[in-house]
Amino acid sequence: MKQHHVVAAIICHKNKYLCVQRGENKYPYVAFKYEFPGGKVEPGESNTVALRREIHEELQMDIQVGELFASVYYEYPDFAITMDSYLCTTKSPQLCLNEHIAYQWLRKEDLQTVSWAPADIPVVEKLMDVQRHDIEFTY
Ligand SMILES: Nc1nc2c([nH]c(=O)n2[C@H]2C[C@H](O)[C@@H](COP(=O)(O)OP(=O)(O)OP(=O)(O)O)O2)c(=O)[nH]1
Repeated sequence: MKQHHVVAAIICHKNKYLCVQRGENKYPYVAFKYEFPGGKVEPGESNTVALRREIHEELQMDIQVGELFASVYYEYPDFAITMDSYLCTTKSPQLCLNEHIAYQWLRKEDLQTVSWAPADIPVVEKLMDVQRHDIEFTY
């Protein structure tokens, strides 16, 4: 099965997370699903360089790439991905949708109001879990 190495940016701005929606796709299981922006790492590229390049191409946005948050391996019917997701920030939330059909800035507790690509579900659950721990530690 074809394997892809994908990087994804979990971009946080003012306590909201950028979620972007894919359009029509030859693979129905990812069509119109929400995902974290990013894409395939090219040969010889580091994860950070690939992520900044993809976010420029897709959103015309500058990001600061922070720590690795989660690595997920997921087998779709036609290919498999290893997806490394990074916690990122941006100084400006302005963006231009070059490849996606919609976007939403969502609070952690609202992340499950959209339909995610299957590979992203464990990442979203982990993000929401971090929120619960934050609350436990704060109060
Ligand atoms: N960027 C991104 N891709 C994801 C996520 N979740 C997920 O399953 N994927 C899948 C969808 C794609 O098949 C693959 C990423 O490839 P890509 O964004 O370069 O897009 P693509 O295959 O549609 O496009 P192409 O470059 O082959 O033309 O990983 C996610 O959160 N972000």
